[in-house]
Amino acid sequence: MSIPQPAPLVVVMGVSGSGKSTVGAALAQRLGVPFEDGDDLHPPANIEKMSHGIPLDDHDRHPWLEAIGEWLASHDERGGVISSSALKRKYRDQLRHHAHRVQFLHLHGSREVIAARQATRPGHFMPPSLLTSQFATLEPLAPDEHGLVVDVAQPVDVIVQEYVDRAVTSPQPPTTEES
Ligand SMILES: Nc1ncnc2c1ncn2[C@@H]1O[C@H](COP(=O)(O)OP(=O)(O)OP(=O)(O)O)[C@@H](O)[C@H]1O
Ligand SMILES: O=C(O)[C@H](O)[C@@H](O)[C@H](O)[C@H](O)CO
Repeated sequence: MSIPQPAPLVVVMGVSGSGKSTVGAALAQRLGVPFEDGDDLHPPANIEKMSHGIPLDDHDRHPWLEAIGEWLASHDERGGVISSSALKRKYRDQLRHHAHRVQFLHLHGSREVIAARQATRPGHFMPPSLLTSQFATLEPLAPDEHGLVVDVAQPVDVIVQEYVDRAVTSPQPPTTEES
């Protein structure tokens, strides 16, 4: 008899425009757990700053990551999916501090693919000009981090299925099928 696994607790991470909100919502629906868009937890000053084309710094992101960490902690038992760029290792460490079993789903894509997607959603507060700093800040999952990497250049339902096929709910190092 298999041991019951807790409901998944997932942070969908990646640069702006990688599909975190879209994939996160679809993944949560597939897993039957709540979804939260991490962008809704930013302090207003952060949205204001990004809207003016100024990248956030560590100081700006700290309270936002605390809010995301608190959401994760409050969903530790029943599971959930939340979107958060979580670009640096130390940001992910901050989130793990709140919920050590959290797993990361890194939506990985080329600058070309992601810039093209950003261009299709005019009106979003995040200007495409910030994509360069997003990629410059991004630190991929390290071998000891619990999570996996998927290629965003495929349909949303394929990305969700790939998570379902490859994810394990107990801590494992990240895996990738990238060449
Ligand atoms: N796999 C996909 N295939 C095609 N289009 C996609 C895919 N994933 C997301 N998109 C589209 O790309 C755009 C960016 O996606 P989304 O807003 O979910 O990204 P995001 O990472 O949440 O962005 P941000 O963090 O800047 O809010 C949207 O217009 C969305 O519909
Ligand atoms: O860490 C950051 O720089 C921010 O969280 C951004 O990534 C945005 O929140 C988001 O992606 C909206 O476009």
